[in-house]
Amino acid sequence: MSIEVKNISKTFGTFKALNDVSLHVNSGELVALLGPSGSGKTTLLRIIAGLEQADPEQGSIHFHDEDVARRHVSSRGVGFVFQHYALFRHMSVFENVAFGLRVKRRRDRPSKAFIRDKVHELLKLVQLDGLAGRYPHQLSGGQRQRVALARALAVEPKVLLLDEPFGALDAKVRKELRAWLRRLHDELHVTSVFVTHDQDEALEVADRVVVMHQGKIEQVGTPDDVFHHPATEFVMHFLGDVNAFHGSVGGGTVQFSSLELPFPEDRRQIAGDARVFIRPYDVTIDTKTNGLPSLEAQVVRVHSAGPLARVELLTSANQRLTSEISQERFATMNLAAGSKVYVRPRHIRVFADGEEE
Ligand SMILES: Nc1ncnc2c1ncn2[C@@H]1O[C@H](COP(=O)(O)OP(=O)(O)OP(=O)(O)O)[C@@H](O)[C@H]1O
Repeated sequence: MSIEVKNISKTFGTFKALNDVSLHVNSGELVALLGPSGSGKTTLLRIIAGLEQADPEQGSIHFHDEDVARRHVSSRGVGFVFQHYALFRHMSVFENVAFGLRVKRRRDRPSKAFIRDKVHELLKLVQLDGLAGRYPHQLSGGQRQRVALARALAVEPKVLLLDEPFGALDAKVRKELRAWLRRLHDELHVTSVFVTHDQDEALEVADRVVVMHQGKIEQVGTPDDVFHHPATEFVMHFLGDVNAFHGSVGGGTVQFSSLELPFPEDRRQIAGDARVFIRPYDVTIDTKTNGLPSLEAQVVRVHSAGPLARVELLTSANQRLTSEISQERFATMNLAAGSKVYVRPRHIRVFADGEEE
């Protein structure tokens, strides 16, 4: 079931929470809505669900070919999982998962035997088959979210909507559950949209990522696209740490700090004032100058407890800069606070100053 959102806006009082948003989700796709707090992710999800109405007289929402804008939430065939999805406390895991099937109208309601088999099949899928008789308070947070997911899937939704489903869990459990959600999606292929403000979660789990900012979509693309080819400064900043410089472009070069690097004119035709961005892992460090254009800098601080060593630097022009280098390289360099080094960007990204592409 594909989802087509066209030109949707949503105003609360005078505040525009969504501003002319359009999005296509392919059938069977897992899409992440990613953005900072207040960017409109939840509002968009709730409008897709039918829990919230978009501003009238403009825009449309289609599931496959059907206009669902006026359809009630209960008949949109949507399953939900929320961050604090309250399971029914007085019901066992089995009863929670069976709930959606048991409350169907009599003529649609499956037989008891069917429900029993279905619930056990789902509990197996979410790896909780042994816990059918437990009550929510006897489960861990991660187990509860898996029950919530099994419960959402029980009624075979055409579309699954998840709002920060793992938001309340600790980092390690989140990581396990996101890998698990991806595997589950690969098995079921239910068209799914999930909201997160955690870029790692979006990049790891989703087929495509929708980056939102101030009620608008900044970029839609595969995790690779949005990470390696950010369309705007905002996306560049949001998807990881970045070193930012003011600079200028002209005559086939870009200048920033005391560096001048080749910058072939491209289709974006940036000229004049520019902003230059370098990811920390694209900043190389040498202890001697080797003839290549580089900036002189001093090490301010080193954090080496991680997969990469992180080196905080201050250039001779008093600019702060962060570099991330492999532990192997770090081990050969003997760096400490105060060391004098030469830094060189391996890859830069340039945006025209003040305007986003
Ligand atoms: N019912 C409402 N009444 C008034 N303002 C609202 C309402 N719901 C949301 N908003 C506002 O709309 C904006 C977008 O909210 P939304 O919940 O969609 O953001 P979000 O990206 O999901 O943020 P978060 O990650 O914090 O949940 C926010 O500024 C919020 O304050």
